[in-house]
Parts: sequence; C-alpha cells; structure tokens
Amino acid sequence: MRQLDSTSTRVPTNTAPSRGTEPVSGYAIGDLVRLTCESPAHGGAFVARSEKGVVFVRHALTGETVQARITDIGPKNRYYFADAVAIDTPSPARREHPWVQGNSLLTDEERAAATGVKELLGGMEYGHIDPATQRAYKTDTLRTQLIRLGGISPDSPLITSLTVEPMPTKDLTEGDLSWRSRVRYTVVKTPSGWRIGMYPHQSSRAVPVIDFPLAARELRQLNLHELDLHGIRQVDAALSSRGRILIQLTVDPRFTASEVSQPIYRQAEKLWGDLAKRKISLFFTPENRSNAKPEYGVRPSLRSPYRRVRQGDVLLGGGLKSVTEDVTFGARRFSYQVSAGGFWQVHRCAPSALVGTMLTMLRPAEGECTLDLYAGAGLFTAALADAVGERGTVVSVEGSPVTHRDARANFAPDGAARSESAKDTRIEVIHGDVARTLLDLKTALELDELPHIDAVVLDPSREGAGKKTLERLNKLSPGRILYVACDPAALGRDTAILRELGWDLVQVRGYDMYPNTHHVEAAALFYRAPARIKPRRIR
Ligand SMILES: C[S@@+](CC[C@H](N)C(=O)[O-])C[C@H]1O[C@@H](n2cnc3c(N)ncnc32)[C@H](O)[C@@H]1O
Repeated sequence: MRQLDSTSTRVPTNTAPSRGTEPVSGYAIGDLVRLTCESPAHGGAFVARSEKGVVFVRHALTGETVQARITDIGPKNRYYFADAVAIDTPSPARREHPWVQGNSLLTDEERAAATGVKELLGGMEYGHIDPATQRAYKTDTLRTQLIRLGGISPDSPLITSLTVEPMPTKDLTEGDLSWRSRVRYTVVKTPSGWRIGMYPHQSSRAVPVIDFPLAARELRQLNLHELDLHGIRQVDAALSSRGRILIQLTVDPRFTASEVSQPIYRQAEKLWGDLAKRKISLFFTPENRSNAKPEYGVRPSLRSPYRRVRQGDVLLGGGLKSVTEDVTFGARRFSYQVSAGGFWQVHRCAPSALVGTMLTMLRPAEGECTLDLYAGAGLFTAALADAVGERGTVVSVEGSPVTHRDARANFAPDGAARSESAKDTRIEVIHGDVARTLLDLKTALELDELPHIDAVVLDPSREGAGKKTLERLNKLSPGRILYVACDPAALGRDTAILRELGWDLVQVRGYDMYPNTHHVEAAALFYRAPARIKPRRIR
C-alpha cells in the first residue's frame, strides 16, 4: 500500500478560503491534496470542496478524508478531478478493491509488479465500496436526477419510496462480480506483441489488461491477454445463456481477415484445445466493411462445419456467428438470435429481470397495440407479442443494421422469439431511426393501417430519447409509456419533457444492473395526466 508522508509532501487541506485573502492559484496535475469527500456526483466521483475549487475525487467514499492526486483540470481552473491514493479516515463501507488494475490505493510500482502494467484502469470505479452502500449511492443519484432535472417533488412518494434494487446473483460465481456476459477490449501494442487493452479513466491511450473480474468466469478463464492479436483492432467476447462463447475480432483495415485469422486461431487452439468441442467460435470481420477487400471463397480452416459467411469475414472454431439467448420469466421462455457485435444486455440476469419489470409495470393486455422503440434484437418485443396475443400488434423499431437483422430473424413467422401465443401476432420489425419512424407511424395511424397505440416501451441508449422523439411520440397519443433508462440524467431530462407534454410519472424502479460501477438502470412508467392509477411501488 502507498505510504504518504504528509509532512514532506505538499498537502493543502480543504478549509474554506478566508475573506479578504489573495485569490489562490489552482492545483496542477500531479499535486497531492488532502480532501474530505461529500456526496457522490453523477459519474462516479465524490465531491470535495477546497480553497482552490471543487474537486471530483474518484475511488473515495462519502465522509472519508483522503489524499488525492490531481489527474485533470476543468476549464478556468474552476474544478478538478483527482484519484484517492491513500485514505486517512476510511469509511466502514470501504472494502479491498477486487481488481489490482483498478485499485487506486496501490502504487504504480505495486500494480506493475503484480500485472506488468502500472496504469490505473477505469471500469470498476465502485469496486472498493460494499454492495449495499453502492446501491445507496445509486438511489441517491437516481432520486437527485428525477428531482433536479425531472422536476419531481422531493416529498413525492415516487422519490421517498424509490430504492435501487439488487440484481439476482444466482448465476454469478462471485457475488457482485462476474456479471458481464459481454466484454469489449481494444488492442494495444506492447513489447511482447499486440494485447487486449482498456482505457484508463479520461485517457485516450489504452494499456494492456490482464484480467477483468466483472467478466463472466467462462470468459475470464480464456486468458485472452495471452493472445498476440496482431492485425486486430477490437475484441468483443460474448457468453450466451447456453454456454457458447462467440468472440468477434474486428480486423484492422490494413489487413484482411484471412491474413490475420490463422496465427490467432493457432494460438487459441494451444490455449483452449479444440475450439469446436469447447463451443468457442472466432469471428473475424473487417473494421469498415465498405472498405473491405472481397475475399472470394476464403476458408482458412475446414475443421469447423462450413457456415455461410459474408465475403471478407472468416469464421473458425465452433462455427457460430450468432448465439441463442434464452430468457425465462415465470413459466415463459423466449429465445433470441444475437449476432456477434449485435446489442444484448450485458448483465447475465438483466434480460429476464427487465422482461419481468416491463410486464409487471406496463401490463400489456390481450389485443393491445404496442410499440417497442429502441428494440435491439427484440428483448421486449417477444414478451409484448406473447402478452397481446394473436389479436394484438407489436411494432419493433431498431436502428443498428446488425441488431435489426437479428430482430427480423427472431420474429419471422417461424422465428424463435415468437412464443406459442404469438405465432399469429402482427409483429412489424422496422429498421430505422426512432424519431424518423414515428412520423411514418403517425401516417399509418391516420390511414388506419395501425390501430390506436395502447402501450409503448422506450429503451434508448445513454443519451436518452430527447425532445424531438418525445414530441413525435406524444402526437401518436399512446395510452402509457414505460421508459427504460440506463442513464439517470437522461431519464431526468426526458421526464421533464414528458411532464411538459402532459404526462405523469406514476411509478419508478431502480436496478443495480452494473454492480461495482457507478451506472444504474431505471424503469419509469408514465400515464397521460391526470394519472389513471395512483403512484405505488409494485414488488
Ligand atoms: C439500450 S439498447 C436497448 C435494446 C433492447 N431494448 C434490449 O433491451 O435489448 C438501445 C438500442 O437502441 C438502438 N438505437 C440507438 N439510437 C437509436 C435511434 N436513434 N433509432 C433507432 N435505434 C436506436 C441501439 O442500436 C440499441 O440497440
């Protein structure tokens, strides 16, 4: 552990500036300062006030006095960013960080001795906090964004009864770790070859990563850091609910997939044995497909059964370029095709938890017309179709071409994601931008090509849906909206817009879907004002 001698190091304290004194000059990057941390800020740092301005301290806890190294400076020296490197008064909620590369209390030398890499990595910025306290911070963040940005009263039962709920850990091997069924690494050049890498916080220079405890055990056991990934730009590894592993390797545009795939395949065989037997597929695909050189008929290995691949792609090992994901909710089971590089929820328990939440909050009923906006491969589409049945309708809208292709396959007449009761349900799978598609849906409503819309699921990416999309959605006069949010600030902003448009927030739930990071998921139900149901919390 880092030993700091505060008498020999410049360590200002965060006492308030006395009136009439000269303005103090700012901190410099690398300065070591002693600070007392207050509440968590959106983004994972903790607010500390000093005579030189506000400092956002990462790797700290509320109430702790820490010694922190300044890592970045905001405009006009108005605020600073710092990493806690030693703790003077540890919080009882502090625990040892489970990841050497993410532990800010180790010195560069200690991290380098353990892993060969000295830099501190992001991606697990709440790893030093016990899980209950992490959830308390996330509850606070969610409430704050709904109050400050969404305009909800702090006294509203929506706020006072809101708590971020834990995700089930039954499928996890190590409690609140190993929840990621998907991991993405960049590739970095090192003296020993090209290795998987991650970015330190606020850095554009990636460094090698040796292990990542949030990844599923099956993915960690691959020891991907041992592969020399010459010619690869990015690695996306996925573990399916059926235990298959699909690794997409995005090929640097200076190479072709056939050039780089064989050396990597040979290393993979040495590391993992027979890939087909171990159900591991390697899928090499050009970074920018439009620039990819056509490679007619290139099949570097015939050990795996022949599968159709696009020109320029190479598929080895288990021979899969998509996996099947099974999601169960109660007695129901939905199956989905998800391609390499296509969107799927990263927490292994998230798909079933989110489907359950959607069904209990939105309550789609037989015969209803529903929209699934930002639908991905159709996680909610399948459950909506099952609920509305053969007399009902689901319109599923997704913008990414790869993920849209998955949705099309999933909801084809014989698609795997259609349950028995959804065999004849009208499911429109649309590829397009949500805002743009809402204009087409308005026309379809006017032409009676679509029945009145009863219920909407809205699950946008981190930036939220935004004003244009919500205004257009409002013009369709749907009955109720379930907003699934992965960013509390975006949910706060969009809540304010919906309220201005005449919608009431009637129920909200939060989930700790990204343990050991500061991220949090929420589901918020809106009814057209005046609310048709009383705010309450459904368990
Ligand atoms: C948070 S994901 C949710 C996907 C899905 N609901 C699920 O849970 O699996 C958001 C999805 O919206 C898509 N997306 C983002 N912006 C979009 C836009 N403007 N129009 C259409 N789709 C968009 C992304 O490709 C991504 O698949």
